[in-house]
Amino acid sequence: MAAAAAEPSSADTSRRYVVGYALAPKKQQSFIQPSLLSRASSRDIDLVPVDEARPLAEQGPFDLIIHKLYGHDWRAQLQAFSALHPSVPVVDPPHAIDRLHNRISMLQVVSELDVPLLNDCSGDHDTFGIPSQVVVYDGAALADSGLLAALRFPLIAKPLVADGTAKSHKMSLVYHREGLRKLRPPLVLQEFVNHGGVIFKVYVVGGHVTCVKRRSLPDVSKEILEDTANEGTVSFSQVSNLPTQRTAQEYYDDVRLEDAVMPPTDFVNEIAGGLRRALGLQLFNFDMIRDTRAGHRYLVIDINYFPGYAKMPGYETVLTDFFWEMVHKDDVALKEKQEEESNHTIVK
Ligand SMILES: Nc1ncnc2c1ncn2[C@@H]1O[C@H](COP(=O)(O)OP(=O)(O)OP(=O)(O)O)[C@@H](O)[C@H]1O
Ligand SMILES: O=P(O)(O)O[C@H]1[C@H](OP(=O)(O)O)[C@@H](OP(=O)(O)O)[C@@H](O)[C@@H](O)[C@@H]1OP(=O)(O)O
Ligand SMILES: [Mg+2]
Ligand SMILES: [Mg+2]
Repeated sequence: MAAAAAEPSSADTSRRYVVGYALAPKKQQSFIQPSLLSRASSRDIDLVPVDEARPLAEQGPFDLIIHKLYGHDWRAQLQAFSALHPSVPVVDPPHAIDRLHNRISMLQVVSELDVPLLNDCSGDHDTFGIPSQVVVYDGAALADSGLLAALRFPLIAKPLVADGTAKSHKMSLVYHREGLRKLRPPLVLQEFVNHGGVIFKVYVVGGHVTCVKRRSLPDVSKEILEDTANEGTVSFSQVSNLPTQRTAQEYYDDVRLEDAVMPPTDFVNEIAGGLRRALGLQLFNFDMIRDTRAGHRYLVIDINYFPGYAKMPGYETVLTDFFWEMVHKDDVALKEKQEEESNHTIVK
């Protein structure tokens, strides 16, 4: 966890800083809580909404822009703003966010990560990767047995595009080949991996990393898979946003979220740091499952830009620390330079 940076002596303590936020109404409602506003305010930071109806470059002054809006117009607004105010950070750059809008490019980065192997307390290596998957662009490809030869049922079918629309969250579990017929490409067919019904969500905010557990899809048993009477597919949407409290049925199904063992912290931090560097993003989360067939094998299955941070414990402090560091970047750099210079003087 990154500690709050010490306030440099060169900072102007009477100055207030402005963070402009450009978020869809639903995101504003969940993220901009009074508790966040007051925490930020206590550190001289004001969070101010961007007026989408007016040119961004005419608004402000801002010390930092955070955003989760898409489209050509918004991109042009950001470009015009950065041309006018090159020293104001825009978190995050649209071209870096783009990579998360396609479920293939999103996970490609995981396969390319170079993270050192870490032993856990029992001396075993924890490893990570992504499930086997193929991209399907049209109906003809769904009938191509060669394309699917590399995959084992059950599969999970996900829309190729992950652009935040309700449609992009609609998924299907596919038990056998017949079930493929109902699917609508373009999509990604990914092997469904049994993981004990628990998913780990890792929230990244700059250098800060928090891992929480959430309810996930239950394991698929051999019996379900071999039951020829089943329809072949089951559709669902946004399971990981289910409440952490168990319903009566889940009690019955014996999914014990509270008993699930968390992945080792160092291991999670290594992956999070590697992804942050490789993606060039500061605000994202990723979903990770533990393969029940191989206890030390973790699979990253999803990466989301600017996720539901309000669900992260202590989000107000974490986000405020991040804003503080971003708006004081120049002060911190100046202080480090001054310290370095004075150290040189002493040595001389
Ligand atoms: N390969 C897989 N094996 C097992 N379960 C999976 C797999 N992929 C996804 N799931 C389950 O399906 C859920 C939805 O998948 P995914 O996270 O890719 O969708 P999403 O709509 O992008 O989710 P989010 O709301 O986090 O953005 C996961 O939270 C997990 O419970
Ligand atoms: O609010 P938004 O529309 O951004 O919804 C995001 C949602 O956060 P919320 O809880 O604030 O709804 C996230 O939840 P957690 O991963 O944190 O559980 C995750 O589901 C994202 O995929 C969603 O972003 P989208 O993919 O739809 O853009
Ligand atoms: Mg997910
Ligand atoms: Mg997602």
